[in-house]
Amino acid sequence: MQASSDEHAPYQDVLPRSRLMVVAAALVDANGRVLLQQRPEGKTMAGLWEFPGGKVEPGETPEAALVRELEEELGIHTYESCLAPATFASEVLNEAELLLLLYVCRKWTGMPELRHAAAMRWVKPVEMFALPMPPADLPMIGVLDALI
Ligand SMILES: Nc1nc2c([nH]c(=O)n2[C@H]2C[C@H](O)[C@@H](COP(=O)(O)OP(=O)(O)OP(=O)(O)O)O2)c(=O)[nH]1
Repeated sequence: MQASSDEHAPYQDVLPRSRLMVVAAALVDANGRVLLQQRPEGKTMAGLWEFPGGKVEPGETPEAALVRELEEELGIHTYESCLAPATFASEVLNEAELLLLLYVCRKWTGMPELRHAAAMRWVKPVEMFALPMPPADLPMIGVLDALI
């Protein structure tokens, strides 16, 4: 059957204007707990708990961006080879479509310190279901629970 010319019309208004690629890490400690940070006042989604990470800059690979973000945000060092791809999520935000890539990381040097976030805590993945987190993160919790 021939597709009509306006076949995709209902989707036009949800097409993203631009794509925002964000990388984040589930840093896992020896007890199977994962580090979450709380977004500070003045930022979008303030007060929500998220995985450390941030935007991939132009020309950067996702892994290089995540190594950089972990240094900047927490003062810890890891290697690209210590980042295991875990899962991803996408979410249409106001201005763009967010593509969030989550990696599991079990090896790093240094003690995570609070630099930009309002607070941090170590939690088991199942405990995340009770925490306010960005909408994109919610489908990733179950995957993380199965992986750790
Ligand atoms: N780091 C991180 N960002 C997340 C998660 N979930 C989620 O929706 N995001 C969103 C929030 C931001 O819009 C974007 C990350 O941007 P960013 O960390 O580099 O910059 P930002 O906090 O200043 O973000 P923004 O206020 O400019 O929107 O991804 C998550 O688990 N970790």
